[in-house]
Amino acid sequence: MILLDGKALSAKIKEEVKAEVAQIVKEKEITPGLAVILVGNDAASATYVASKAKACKDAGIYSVVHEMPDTITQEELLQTINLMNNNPKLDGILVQLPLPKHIDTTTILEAINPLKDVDGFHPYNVGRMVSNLDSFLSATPFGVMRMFEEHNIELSGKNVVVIGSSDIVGKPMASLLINAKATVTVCNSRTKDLKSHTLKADIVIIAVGVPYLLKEDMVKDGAIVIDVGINRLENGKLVGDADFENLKNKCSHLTPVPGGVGPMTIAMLLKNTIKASNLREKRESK
Ligand SMILES: Nc1nc(=O)c2c([nH]1)NC[C@@H]1CN(c3ccc(C(=O)N[C@@H](CCC(=O)O)C(=O)O)cc3)C=[N+]21
Repeated sequence: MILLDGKALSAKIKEEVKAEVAQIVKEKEITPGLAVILVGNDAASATYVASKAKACKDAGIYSVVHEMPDTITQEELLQTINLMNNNPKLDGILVQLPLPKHIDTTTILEAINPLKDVDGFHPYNVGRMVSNLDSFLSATPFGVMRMFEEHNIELSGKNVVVIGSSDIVGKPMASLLINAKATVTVCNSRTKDLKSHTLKADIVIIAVGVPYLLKEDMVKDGAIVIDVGINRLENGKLVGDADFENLKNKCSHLTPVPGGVGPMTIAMLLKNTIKASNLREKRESK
């Protein structure tokens, strides 16, 4: 079994990003900038945001973390986004999800300038991605595609089963795979006989948030399994949606958790921030 080591690959990408940032600073005399908005005090969200800020710092990207209490109104959040939209030094804007219940996520995501939408969650970018046009790709599916590329995993003509149909992982993942000419099946919690689908898959990508859901009897010999799940067990252990120990002798390639898709998400966010900074001139001349 080949371990798809996201930690190592993300470290390589971060080095690439660092060199690209240095080049931009030198040639364009600008510093790529990222704003992260964190609403409320969810511990997991705070950890992810801190990792993103550190990754920016290491790469030479200017970053600001804007923390807001969960008592803010939707209007206040919209005003903050608007200020960031109008700040030329901020190339990327990311609103950490999930947001408190009294705030409408769609309204917030639609308020971000699509040219600063480094998460790729704005409908403008989602639509362009579906149509295979140049766009910001959401970091997690983008990171998975980068892993395939790194390991020369061919997608064209392959049967790929995506388990989970969320807007942030399953749906964009399926779109990117369709664009790569894979034969894609998307399963969800209502799927009848999940195993009948996964047994036919050359590649299974799972993102549902159920610890150890995918087991060896559900995949064919030599299957490639990508585990997007991150679940914190009661004992504090971090585990995926795939049962790694159970699957490892049956798969040709497998991602670990932690150290798999998670770190790739952060690396691709940095890539998207560079992309956004390369749009600065075009963006600000409008
Ligand atoms: N607007 C928005 N954009 C996001 O990209 C976004 C978000 N909201 N909300 C939450 C999810 C989750 N997410 C992760 C990022 C890094 C790791 C990561 O680096 N994980 C490490 C372990 C981290 C740990 O130890 O807790 C690993 O898997 O090895 C995981 C998950 C980004 N998200």
